[in-house]
Parts: sequence; structure tokens; C-alpha cells
Amino acid sequence: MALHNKSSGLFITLEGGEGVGKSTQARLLATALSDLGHEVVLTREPGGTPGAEAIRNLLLFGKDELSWRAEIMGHMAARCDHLDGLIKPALKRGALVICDRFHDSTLAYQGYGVGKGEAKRLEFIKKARHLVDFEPHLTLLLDVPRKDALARLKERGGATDRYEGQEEAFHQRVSEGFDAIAKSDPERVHRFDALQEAGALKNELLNKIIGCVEKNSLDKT
Ligand SMILES: Nc1ncnc2c1ncn2[C@@H]1O[C@H](COP(=O)(O)OP(=O)(O)O)[C@@H](O)[C@H]1O
Ligand SMILES: Cc1cn([C@H]2C[C@H](O)[C@@H](COP(=O)(O)OP(=O)(O)O)O2)c(=O)[nH]c1=O
Repeated sequence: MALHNKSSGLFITLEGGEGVGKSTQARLLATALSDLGHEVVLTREPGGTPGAEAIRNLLLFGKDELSWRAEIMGHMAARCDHLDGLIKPALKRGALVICDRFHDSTLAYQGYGVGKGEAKRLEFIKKARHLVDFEPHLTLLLDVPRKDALARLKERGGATDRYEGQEEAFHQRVSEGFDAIAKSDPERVHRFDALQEAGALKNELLNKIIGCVEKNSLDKT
């Protein structure tokens, strides 16, 4: 997609299904990159700003069903608030922004996840994404077989949201959706075996980010 952002920082997103280790890696990477002297902003979607967190509550824990278009636009509305209030200002300062989920999650969950009738949803998401007009420089896709991710989730515990509680077939489609996304945009989306030990995975991700930071500064000289 040709919508690369032109800010001076670097916008990195973590993607994948539930329980693959995104938040664990986001924290480890934030510490490692701060130790290297970077300003790091760690955030997540849906959420990241007070307004977007309020929308998150509605999307994940609201009692009422939303129409599919309203649900997609809810994620997009939260994203706009997050971009305007937190991500863009941080990038302008030159920070590295690490965001747990972004547009690819909308495609995977609200698009591929639904199965039947997905084509019109994917098309709608594509248009909305174009309107939002902001793309990550780099996306790290964490890959763990669903059965292992489920075992991790069981261990982690916590509240079950609207999406986590969906049938297994939904999660299978989400996972296949992420595969399709990675194939369609290999320059931006890089896949990692996230079944490995967290420290070893962090080192692989860190190498990829540092490569991207170096390329980004070379591009600006
Ligand atoms: N590489 C790993 N190996 C084993 N367990 C992990 C690993 N990474 C994370 N976990 C554990 O798996 C659970 C889910 O991880 P989390 O980072 O919350 O995933 P996500 O943010 O993708 O839902 C947590 O209990 C976490 O401690
Ligand atoms: C950003 C985003 C998230 N989601 C879903 C994916 C997750 O089930 C949920 C966020 O849950 P969260 O607990 O933050 O993440 P995780 O389960 O990975 O630890 O919202 C969408 O369906 N669409 C989106 O655009």
C-alpha cells in the first residue's frame, strides 16, 4: 500500500492472534530500545488515548451488537483519536512508536474473520483505511499455532472480550487472514516464529527494528 507516513520517527506495529505474545514483546522491545537511547512510546489498539479507550470499552465489552459497518468504523474512530492524540505527535518528535495491533487487526478480525461475505467487508475496510491515511513503517507478525496460543491464554486468565469469545473457526480464519496480509505486503510485514523463548524472539525482533531505524535515517540523509 502506498500510504507510507513521512514523519521523522518510526512507527512499528505488532500483529497476530490473541496470546501469541504481542504485549510481552512490546514491553521487552520498549525496554531494549530505551536502553539504546531511543525515545519509545508503547501503546495499543483499540485504545491508547482516553477517547479511544472509551471506544475500546464499547467495542470489546459493550452489551449491544453493532452492525458490521459500525463496528469497523468504531475501530477506525478509535484509531483516528489515537493517531491524532498520541502517535503522530510522538513520531514528529522522532520517537519510536510501538503499537500492539493496528489496521491489520481490523482486516484480520472484521474482514477475514467473518468468513462468508468477507469480500464486501474487506473492500469497506480498505476504503476506511485509505481515509485514515496512515501506515506503519514496519509490522512484526507473531506466529504461534492456535492450540499453543490457547494454552497461553488459559494460563494468563483475565476477562474474555467480544472477539476472544468467538468460535474456533473464527480464530482460524483470523489466523489465515494474517497469513494473507503478510503475503500481500512482504516489504512491510515480517513474520516471526513466536513459539520460541521470549528473550530469543525479542532479539530477532530487535534486529529487524534496528535495521529499519538505520534504513530510515539513511533515507533521510
Ligand atoms: N515466548 C513465550 N513463551 C511462552 N509464554 C509466553 C511467551 N510470550 C508470552 N508468553 C505468555 O503468554 C501469555 C500471552 O502473552 P501476551 O504477551 O499477553 O500475548 P498477546 O498480547 O499477544 O495476547 C502471557 O501469559 C505471557 O506471559
Ligand atoms: C485493533 C483491533 C483489535 N481487534 C480485537 C483483537 C482482540 O481480540 C481485541 C483486543 O484485545 P487485547 O486484549 O487488547 O489484545 P490481545 O487479545 O491480543 O491480548 O480487539 C479487532 O477486532 N479489530 C481491530 O481493529
